[in-house]
Amino acid sequence: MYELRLPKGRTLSLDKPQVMGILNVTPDSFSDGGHFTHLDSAIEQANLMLSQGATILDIGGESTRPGAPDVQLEEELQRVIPVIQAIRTHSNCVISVDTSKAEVMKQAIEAGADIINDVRALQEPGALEVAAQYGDVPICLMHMQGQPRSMQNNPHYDDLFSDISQFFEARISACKQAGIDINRLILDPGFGFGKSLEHNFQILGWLDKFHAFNLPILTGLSRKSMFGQLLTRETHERVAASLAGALICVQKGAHIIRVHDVKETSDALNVWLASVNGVTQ
Ligand SMILES: Nc1nc2[nH]c(SCCc3ccc(S(N)(=O)=O)cc3)nc2c(=O)[nH]1
Repeated sequence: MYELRLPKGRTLSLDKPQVMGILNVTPDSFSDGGHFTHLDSAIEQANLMLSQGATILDIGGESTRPGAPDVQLEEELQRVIPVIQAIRTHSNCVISVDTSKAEVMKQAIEAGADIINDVRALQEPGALEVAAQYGDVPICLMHMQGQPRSMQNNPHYDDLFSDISQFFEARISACKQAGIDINRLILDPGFGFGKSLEHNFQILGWLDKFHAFNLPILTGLSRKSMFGQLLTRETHERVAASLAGALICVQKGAHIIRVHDVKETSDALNVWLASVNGVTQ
């Protein structure tokens, strides 16, 4: 039902759920222990995820996990731009840049990134203006309450679903005013970004309600604390829970699933697809 228009005349159909592989190039990547800080291991990981079924690679240079400090512009650029350039020389795959900084967005797109994935939903200075300059770059607007440093200190909502919906309305309207075509937008409720355990599971249960916006939905719950708290599991022990979460998301109509465990998630989604579309011989 949705097809994302991308730079260089490419498109990405969202008729079936797409797996977005996480390529963290932050030293303390919350879940892969920062193994991919140097270039060739990042490229190796990228190629592995593509071979395992990822159709989008999400590259982020700022750790936005709870308590994470701000990253300086130069540092973020040095982490992200070389990786995008290197991957782009090897592959025509879809690359999203996970950043909130306008200058990183600009240089990432110039280096070959296709999608802006902004956990701050274009609220940082200059972000709307930069995004408006690249009409064929989709934009993921994610909901976050507060900032990573303090967002998990007792998150509270008067009405969770309406608070998130109102946030989406406001950001969509800001994008329209900046001259950004609404058809470029993707919405993401932001699991773990200013949400308690209860909030996260309420959002998961209500995920299909976000279809009211008639925009693609992206979710990123892979290995997050909602599973650790529910099941008392360390980060690397949360794969089964993450697969369950991914399946619930696609059952509820999510279009893009942002994950660490690409192979396992691709297999799980293919099982789901077979149950919906039958087994194509
Ligand atoms: N669109 C989109 N982009 C994302 N980028 C990230 S980085 C993960 C940061 C983090 C790690 C761990 C926890 S926790 N305390 O819940 O385990 C929260 C946030 N995530 C997302 C997401 O979801 N969507």
